[in-house]
Amino acid sequence: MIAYHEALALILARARRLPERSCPLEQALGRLLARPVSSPAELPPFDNAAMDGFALHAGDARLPAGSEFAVRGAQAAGDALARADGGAWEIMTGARMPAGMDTVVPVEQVEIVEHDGDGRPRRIRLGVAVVAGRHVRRRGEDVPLGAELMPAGELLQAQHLALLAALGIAGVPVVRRPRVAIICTGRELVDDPGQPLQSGQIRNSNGPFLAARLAAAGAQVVYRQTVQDDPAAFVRALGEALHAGATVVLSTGAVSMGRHDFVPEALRELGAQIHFHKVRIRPGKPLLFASLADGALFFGLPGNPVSSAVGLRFFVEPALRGMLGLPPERPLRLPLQQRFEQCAALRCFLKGKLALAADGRLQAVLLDGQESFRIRPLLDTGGWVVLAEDAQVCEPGSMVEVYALGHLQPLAIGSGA
Ligand SMILES: Nc1nc2c(c(=O)[nH]1)N[C@H]1C(S)=C(S)[C@@H](COP(=O)(O)OP(=O)(O)OC[C@H]3O[C@@H](n4cnc5c(N)ncnc54)[C@H](O)[C@@H]3O)O[C@H]1N2
Ligand code: MOO
Repeated sequence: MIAYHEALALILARARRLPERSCPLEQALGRLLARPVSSPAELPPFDNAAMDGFALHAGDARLPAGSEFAVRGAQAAGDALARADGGAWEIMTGARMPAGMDTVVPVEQVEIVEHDGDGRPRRIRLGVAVVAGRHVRRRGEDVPLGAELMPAGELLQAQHLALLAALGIAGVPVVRRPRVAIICTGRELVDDPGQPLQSGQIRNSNGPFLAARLAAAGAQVVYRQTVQDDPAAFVRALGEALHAGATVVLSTGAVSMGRHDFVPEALRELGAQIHFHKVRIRPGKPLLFASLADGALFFGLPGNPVSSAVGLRFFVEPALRGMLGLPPERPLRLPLQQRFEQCAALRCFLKGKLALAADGRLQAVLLDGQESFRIRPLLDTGGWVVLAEDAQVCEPGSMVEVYALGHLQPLAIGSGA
């Protein structure tokens, strides 16, 4: 049986970075930048008012309280550049500063001493001393021209879309998403929630889980199928998966020791190269990794729900990272809250969460219900706690690795221990 780090090396050696493509901004949420993006423009694009009030020219001077100015014009957001010739201009937030003006005094700090016939201010008096340059948002102050905005590998989120939109960038170079197929095996499985269960049947939970996690991991699910314990149906589904464009195929179930665990044999008959089958981990030990004849990567995930979740998180996701051009993840290292004893020298991937200890320090907490058939504790799981093969007994306070639920997700901190 192979160790986790050896298995990972075999996977990473085959996870080649995918080419880039240009992606319109509306479709860029959740995609990864293929190249750095630098700014083609300045933000703000012109000097503008930060407050509703009056634009003035102060130069190097400080304008004393009580100074009076005639109001010579008005400027609203959207108005083109105006030229001011002394006096004061009524100005609205976001309006372009008139040429010749350098300061804005908010309307609350001004007394309007005279109105015109339409009720507009004609003359103002400063209620406070005004410092030159106040309440003006300068051109390029937020983003200078040519500034590097986002590095390669950046995950595009709402805030990135805001900045790209502000700069008028219509499309960005993103890494193509890995195309993934999911084939669930097992004659006990029922996909249709409306179909009553016959004796011995269960509902397929791995399929929806893997599909959801893959989307959050930056992959595109191009094919999903559930097959019985029937090698011919499995081989057919595999063919359809490749035809649908999958370059990564995941199966769940049928990789262990049972009489119906046909996946390894079916792969061999197809001429696949099996790189490993069984890893020194828990859960998920029967995991299999192969290259199919056409070069697609195949992960045979064990059927137990948590075993397939661990297989996805710690074997498939590292491969996706490689394909997306991302470096290997670096886990958080934190003290463990409770004692944990391992019964075998296996690397353990445990349902856990982050919590604050009484002294305010962060710690890793193991949840109850670690068995690989238990789905319910996944609702409380904030991250995966990983214990090394050689950590037979972990005393409270021993340092452990903690990984987020998904490789593109931040680690969430729970409210209490
Ligand atoms: N004699 C041995 N038996 C088992 C061993 C072993 O080493 N020797 N390993 C155990 C381990 S560890 C695991 S994990 C499982 C993996 O078995 P398979 O990958 O062959 O999976 P199945 O037998 O098909 O299913 C296991 C379990 O999971 C349920 N399942 C399967 N698919 C789904 C799905 N899509 N949604 C929900 N649940 C699913 C299935 O009904 C079984 O209960 O083998 C152990 N046995
Ligand atoms: O992968 Mo198995 O879960 O160790 O039961």
